[in-house]
Amino acid sequence: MTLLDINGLKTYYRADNGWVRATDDVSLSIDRGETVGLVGESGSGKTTLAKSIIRLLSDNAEIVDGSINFDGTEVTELSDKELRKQIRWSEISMIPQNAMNGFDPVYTVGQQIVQVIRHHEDGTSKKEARERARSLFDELGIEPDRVDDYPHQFSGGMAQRAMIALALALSPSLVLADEPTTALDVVIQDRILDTIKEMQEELNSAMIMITHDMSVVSETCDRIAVVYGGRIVEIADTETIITNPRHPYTLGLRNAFPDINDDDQELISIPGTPPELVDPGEGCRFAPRCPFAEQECWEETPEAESYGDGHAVECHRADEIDHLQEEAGKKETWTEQDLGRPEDSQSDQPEEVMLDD
Ligand SMILES: Nc1ncnc2c1ncn2[C@@H]1O[C@H](COP(=O)(O)OP(=O)(O)OP(=O)(O)O)[C@@H](O)[C@H]1O
Repeated sequence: MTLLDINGLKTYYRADNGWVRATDDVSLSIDRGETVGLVGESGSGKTTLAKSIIRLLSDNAEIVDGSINFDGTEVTELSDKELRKQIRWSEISMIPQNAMNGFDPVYTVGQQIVQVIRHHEDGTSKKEARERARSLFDELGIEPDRVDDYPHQFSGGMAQRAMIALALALSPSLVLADEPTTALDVVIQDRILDTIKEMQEELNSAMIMITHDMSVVSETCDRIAVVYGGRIVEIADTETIITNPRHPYTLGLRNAFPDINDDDQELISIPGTPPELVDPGEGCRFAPRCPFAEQECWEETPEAESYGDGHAVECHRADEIDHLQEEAGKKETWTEQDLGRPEDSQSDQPEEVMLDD
C-alpha cells in the first residue's frame, strides 16, 4: 500500500546567479515498510529531495511545483505548526548526515529525546519519556545512563546512534536516512546500518536511504532510484539496478564501486563533474560525461520510459542496452571518449523560470 506519493516535485534554491534546480520534476512512490535507496554523486539533489518531504528546507529554498502526498495528507500545503504537530518525528523522521549538527549543544541528549516524545504525546510523563529514551539507548547499544550526557561528550558513532534513537522514538512510518554512516569508520558503518535495518524492520517503517555508495544501497534497499542533476534518471528493484541497469550513469556508478562477488574487478570512475543546476537548459544532463551521447541527447531532455516491473529510465539510448552494457564495462569507454558537445548541435535557450520573489 502506498505511503508516500511524490509527483512532479520541483524544489529550487535562490542563488546569486539564478535558481538552482536541485530537485527538478521528480516523481516517486513508496510503500509501507519498503526501503528505497537514493544513490548519486554529491550535489545531485538527494538531500534536497529528502528535506522537501519533511519540509526542513533552508530559507532560500522553495517548492516551486508538484505534490508530496503522505498517507493522504498533502505535505506541501501544511503550515509549519501542522507539520511539527502531525508529521515531523511522529510520522516522518530524518537521520541527518552529521548527527552532531542535529542536536542542540545546550541540552543533554536525553532531554532532547524526552522533549520530542512529549511534544507529540500529551499524556506521556517526563519520567515515562526518559525511560523510553533509556531503553532506546539500550537497544541501540549505548549505555542508558548516557542520556544525561551533552552531545559534545559523544563520539561520532555514538551521536549517530543517539540520532537514530531520536528518529525512531515515536515509531514513524517513514525514516529518511541521509548518508547515516559517511562520517564514521568502516567497521562502525556496518554496525550502524545493521542497527537501522533491524529497528526499521521491528517498527515496519518505510525508509529512504540516501547515499553515494552503490554497495550500501545494494545491501539495504528493496528498490534503488539513481539521482543525477536533480532528476531520478533510473529506478527499479535492487536486483535490476545491480544486474541489468539501462542508464549509462548507473552503469558508470556500478563500475566505480567494488562488487563483493568479484575479486578481480577493476574500478573505473566516471570522468567529469556533475552538471550546473542553474538554468541547465535542454538536453540530457549526463550528456557531457556520457560515452554514448548522440546529438539527440544534447538537444532533447529524455522522458522516463518504462521497461516493465517498475523499471523506468530517462535515456534516449536505453533500448540499446546489450551493446551499452558491454561497452560500459570497458575502461577505455570511459577514458578515451571525446567529451563535449558535437560541433553542429545547437543548444536551446534555457527555459526561463518565473517565480515570485
Ligand atoms: N541552501 C542552498 N542554497 C543554494 N544551493 C544549494 C543549497 N543547498 C544545496 N544546494 C545546491 O543544490 C544542489 C543539490 O544539493 P543536495 O545537497 O541536495 O545534493 P546531494 O546529492 O544531497 O549532495 P550531498 O551528498 O553533498 O549532500 C547542489 O547543486 C547544491 O550546491
